[in-house]
Amino acid sequence: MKTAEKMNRSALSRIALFTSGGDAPGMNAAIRAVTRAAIAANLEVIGIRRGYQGMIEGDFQPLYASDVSGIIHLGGTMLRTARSNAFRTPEGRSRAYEQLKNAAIDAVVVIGGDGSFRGAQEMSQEYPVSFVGIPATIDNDMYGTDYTIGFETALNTVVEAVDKIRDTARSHGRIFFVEVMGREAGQLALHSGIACGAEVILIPESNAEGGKLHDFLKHGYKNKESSGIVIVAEGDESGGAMKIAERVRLDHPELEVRVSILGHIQRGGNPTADDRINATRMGVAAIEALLAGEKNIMIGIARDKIVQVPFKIAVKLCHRIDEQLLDIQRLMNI
Ligand SMILES: Nc1ncnc2c1ncn2[C@@H]1O[C@H](COP(=O)(O)OP(=O)(O)O)[C@@H](O)[C@H]1O
Ligand SMILES: O=P(O)(O)OC[C@H]1O[C@](O)(COP(=O)(O)O)[C@@H](O)[C@@H]1O
Ligand SMILES: [Mg+2]
Repeated sequence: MKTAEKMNRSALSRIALFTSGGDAPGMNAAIRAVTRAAIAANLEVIGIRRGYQGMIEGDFQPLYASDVSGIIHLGGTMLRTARSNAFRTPEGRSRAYEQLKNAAIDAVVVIGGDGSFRGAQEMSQEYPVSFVGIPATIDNDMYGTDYTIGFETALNTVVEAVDKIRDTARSHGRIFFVEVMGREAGQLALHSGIACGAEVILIPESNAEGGKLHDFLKHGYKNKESSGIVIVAEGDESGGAMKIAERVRLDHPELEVRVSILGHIQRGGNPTADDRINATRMGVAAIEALLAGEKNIMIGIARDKIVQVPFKIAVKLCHRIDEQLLDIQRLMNI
């Protein structure tokens, strides 16, 4: 059965959608896809502004097909986003449910990361609300999907920045500690490190790499005509690029060490083509899932196919680091 036919056979009449947690490039493409797929299925669409905080406060706006024109290429999120402490409390979730009920909302699409899905799962255990999630976070830390919206764009941003840092590092014969985002996840660090030919990559998922840094400083960095790039995930147990650099300066006063913390530039910018395409695929799949009566699942992409993963699995297990990539990284730095 074609998507449009499937879409006309549902009991749903009004859905809501919102973005939550850290913004990620491609969230707008997902908003557009969810809105238009829902309207194609004769559903009314309500946009909730500022994530769970807006749900609690009833900050709702109707969305029509024209409202999502001209946004597919924009970073950030037109619905804005938030981290809401109030939603973590039973009182907050109770107020949020009252708002959904008063607005006659049958089902909700949540576009966000692991925390956002934990919140949805929590609420769906307390109240009769059907949630379907679309994974959007530059951290790429969700289990069950190879891919989260925003990761690829952020990766390219990091690669572009580190390539520039390499130019100056090589010119001066310096070692740079470059900190990339990822509170608990080293995906961005690992992938960008490989793409930039980093000498060492420090990530929270593997503490074996600390020894590699030691070896590199002792033996690998031979003379001032070479340079060194050490990518540090902000969540690495060694305490971030600044702290590591301080220790290295004490142990190796002969080396010229600099630090660069890339920060929030990693979250902005126009989404790449793949981020836009995957956001669109997942947005349509989210509406199809709701129309089919699914709830409390995340839409994902695994081996380039759309998959559905129960929230409880997606948030409980983390996206494991590909050990082969770590091996490849070590091999490239013999
Ligand atoms: N265990 C939880 N219970 C209820 N709400 C939660 C829970 N975890 C996260 N949330 C809600 O989801 C929001 C987004 O989560 P956060 O971890 O900040 O971002 P992300 O979804 O990108 O991982 C939080 O600000 C909070 O409102
Ligand atoms: O912008 P904030 O609130 O300081 O958060 C920074 C964090 O958000 C992220 O960019 C994205 O994380 P989430 O997707 O879980 O929100 C992390 O990499 C980073 O640690
Ligand atoms: Mg998260």
